[in-house]
Amino acid sequence: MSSSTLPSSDSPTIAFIGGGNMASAIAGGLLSHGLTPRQLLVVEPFAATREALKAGHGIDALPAADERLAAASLVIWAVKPQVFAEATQPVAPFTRQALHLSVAAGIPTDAIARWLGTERIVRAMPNTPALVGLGMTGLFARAGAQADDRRQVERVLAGTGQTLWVTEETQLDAVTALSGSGPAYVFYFLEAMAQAGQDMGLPAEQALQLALGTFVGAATLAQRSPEAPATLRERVTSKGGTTFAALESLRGSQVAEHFITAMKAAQARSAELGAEFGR
Ligand SMILES: NC(=O)C1=CN([C@@H]2O[C@H](COP(=O)(O)OP(=O)(O)OC[C@H]3O[C@@H](n4cnc5c(N)ncnc54)[C@H](OP(=O)(O)O)[C@@H]3O)[C@@H](O)[C@H]2O)C=CC1
Ligand SMILES: O=C(O)[C@@H]1CCC=N1
Repeated sequence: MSSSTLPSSDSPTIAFIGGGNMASAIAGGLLSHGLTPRQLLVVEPFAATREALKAGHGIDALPAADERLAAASLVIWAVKPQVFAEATQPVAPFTRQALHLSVAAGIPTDAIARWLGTERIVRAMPNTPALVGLGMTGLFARAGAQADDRRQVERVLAGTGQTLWVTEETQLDAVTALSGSGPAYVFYFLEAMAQAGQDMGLPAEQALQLALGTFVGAATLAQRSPEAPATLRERVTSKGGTTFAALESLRGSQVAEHFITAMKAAQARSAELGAEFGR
């Protein structure tokens, strides 16, 4: 593949190892940005997932690695951290010339370099809004990945949303806890708001619509406003009013402190996954 453009030939140039949620989200972004299904190849042992990739994206998936992988100039690792090491064995012989991009939580590039016998490695921590082109991906490049490699990763991920480079690999544990797992916290909060709406007498559908509209509106306001979230929050909070009552209750329950503790648990788990499965 040329280093300045996305692949234009019709042969597979990007291979995914693991064809689940994250591979599907990234592949969806690539296809909506001009790649054809024939330019993508997926290795995926689970037949139902292969069929879903064919039905959803028109992508052919292989049940196991074979020589067709040698046509890939970029290999995207989208397997669970627990199976990463064993998944590298059949793939490595075909992909030594490729750039490797791992989205696996925790697994350090030292381990990936050892397993694959290459230094051209970039680690990414994407999130599922990549499915709708609104993902947030943290990136870290190993020293063996050149400027061209970094640009190639940026171009490939452009269809999935925003990217951001970190300078220390350990910072990816924080990125994982914040934006990688982050959509789950948002959905959790959304569920709680919709449930409260129902408890207070609204129909389920209306409660969800109100909660969802509020999330999208508040996030868009925070993104477009030059003011900090704390200032925007104060604007909603009339003295002695309803928001004040709710925020006092949240403070009394130390919700912010509990939330920060929860995110640090995610960060610790990311580091732990690296230590456990990156040996
Ligand atoms: N989901 C998310 O929000 C995010 C996930 N990630 C990371 O992405 C990675 C994938 O997560 P996700 O997509 O959610 O997981 P999924 O379980 O949806 O996808 C992983 C896929 O890999 C397949 N697989 C298992 N073993 C192999 C193998 N040896 N070779 C090829 N494929 C194999 C699995 O098949 P089978 O089901 O049969 O085991 C499964 O279909 C993880 O490392 C995770 O940390 C990163 C950011 C966000
Ligand atoms: O839960 C996980 O381990 C993965 C990593 C970030 C989001 N999902």
